[in-house]
Amino acid sequence: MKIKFTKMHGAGNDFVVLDAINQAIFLRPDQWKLIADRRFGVGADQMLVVEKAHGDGVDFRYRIYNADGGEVEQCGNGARAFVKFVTDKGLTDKRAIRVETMSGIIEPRLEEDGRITVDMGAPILTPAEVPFDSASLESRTEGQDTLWPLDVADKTNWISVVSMGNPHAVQVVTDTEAAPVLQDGPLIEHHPRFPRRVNAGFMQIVDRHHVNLRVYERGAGETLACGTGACAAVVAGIRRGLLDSPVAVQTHGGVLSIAWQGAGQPVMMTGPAVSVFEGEIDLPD
Ligand SMILES: N[C@H](CCC[C@H](N)C(=O)O)C(=O)O
Repeated sequence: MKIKFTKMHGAGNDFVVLDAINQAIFLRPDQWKLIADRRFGVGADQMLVVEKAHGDGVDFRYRIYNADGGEVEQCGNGARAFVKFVTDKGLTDKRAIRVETMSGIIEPRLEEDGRITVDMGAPILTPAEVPFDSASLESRTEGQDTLWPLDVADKTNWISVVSMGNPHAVQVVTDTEAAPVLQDGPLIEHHPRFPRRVNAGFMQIVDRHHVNLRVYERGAGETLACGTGACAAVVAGIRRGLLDSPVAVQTHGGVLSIAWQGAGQPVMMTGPAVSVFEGEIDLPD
């Protein structure tokens, strides 16, 4: 079957975006995985699907599939690409839209300077809701944050657990470039204490308004940027008393600006979204 797509990225986190309003999109996990394959397919960290909204007061529905073919709850960089896509395609004339996702409603807004700001909703901080199995672990408190000891290979990593609709394990490291992201990332992603796996964030504190961040993403491996990962990292850093809002998050793919006013408040993420090319893939049935 032939499927039209737009290749996009948000700070180097790259996407294949599909319009499921004007074409029928019902694919199996193996087909999603093939689209994401960087040699046998188009290549992407995630696939984003634009659908008609189901609920009232919502403009669109947004579904997200990781490169491993699994559907997931949220994608921050993807939300920025989403609003650029529906605007460029004339699917809306609004600059601020309400988008229904598997984990709730987010509100991306196209700014005058072309960047996009997204209300990502409030973080979820209860371990069981991340979900994270903290049974029999001795946590420690830092500021308002709870840190958990996670055995990874031959060491213990002290992590914050935060959900932005999708699960994140955030640790502070002294130097992101020296951090064992590719070695520890998959071990954290598949750690048995994360029943739905997890995105593993490695954050270096530069100063109270600047961090470096690398994320080994669930279902995609290390990406050049992770929007929800940047949100989760800043929430953890503010709760630990290490950061003050807003925070510039330097990733390998670019800078994301994250603002958060504290528990129960939404995390606001601002960053770029770029359309790279249009294409059509001939997908085997
Ligand atoms: N790998 C993530 C989904 C994509 C998130 C990321 N690309 C972002 O920008 O938030 C997960 O499995 O939860």
